[in-house]
Amino acid sequence: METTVENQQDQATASFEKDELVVQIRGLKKAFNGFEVLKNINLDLKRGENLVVLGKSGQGKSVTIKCIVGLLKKDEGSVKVFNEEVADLNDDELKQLRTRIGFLFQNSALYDSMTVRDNLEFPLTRVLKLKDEAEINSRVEEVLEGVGLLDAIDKMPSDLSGGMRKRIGLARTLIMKPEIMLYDEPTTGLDPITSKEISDLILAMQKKYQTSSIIITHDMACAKITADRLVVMNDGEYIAEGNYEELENSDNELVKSFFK
Ligand SMILES: Nc1ncnc2c1ncn2[C@@H]1O[C@H](COP(=O)(O)OP(=O)(O)OP(=O)(O)O)[C@@H](O)[C@H]1O
Repeated sequence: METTVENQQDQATASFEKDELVVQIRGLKKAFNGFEVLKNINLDLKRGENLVVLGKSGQGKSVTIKCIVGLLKKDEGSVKVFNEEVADLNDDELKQLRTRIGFLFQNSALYDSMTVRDNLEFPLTRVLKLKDEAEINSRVEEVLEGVGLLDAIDKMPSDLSGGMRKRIGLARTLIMKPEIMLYDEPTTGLDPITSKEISDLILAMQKKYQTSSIIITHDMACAKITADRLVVMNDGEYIAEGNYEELENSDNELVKSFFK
């Protein structure tokens, strides 16, 4: 194929974006009541990648993602998101930043008294302040189609299974078209088949929206499906990094223990 100036530029942009860091954490420390939970966290999230964070309970995985969105303040170190130091942002800037980041927390609940459609419209009208009915409808339908639940549009959350509610929760986050997704144990409490459906969906959403994601999980099947790269957290630091096969073959006993 002939190489035009235009497609050379496209290629240059594509490779720049691929290596662009959307999150960069250096020397992050965080203590609670004198107990140091994060001792020295260094972490990069590249644009478009799925990064899985493994670690035993209570290691500070959730604390790390809360520092990324400014829900918790760091003690020391640097947490940059889209190249901006989160601690330096004022309230408005922080709000603006959070519209570019989606969270799927373990217990993200839907509003029980609202239909699926109303649950999905809520962030569009309340947060993005959209008014155009046609645009709102098309975004709701597009995202529901994406998670395979267009049929459930007029149902109440109580009429849905746990796995379906999780999908709707994911749809409600994705409808904001976040550039970064933070998944805190997305498959916890689900049976293996539903867990696999959610993991497949996380992967499909990465491809569809080119989202960059941090996925905290203990579920190795989820890690295997979703991860481009994994890091293992222990005692306030990351002790290993690699793709699934590399970590599966690690000599480190702790790293190996996740794969048993
Ligand atoms: N706001 C807070 N105030 C005091 N301590 C906290 C706070 N948030 C977290 N911690 C403590 O920090 C430690 C790490 O918590 P965190 O929730 O990040 O663990 P985790 O690695 O995500 O574990 P899990 O997999 O169990 O969710 C815990 O000991 C927790 O009690």
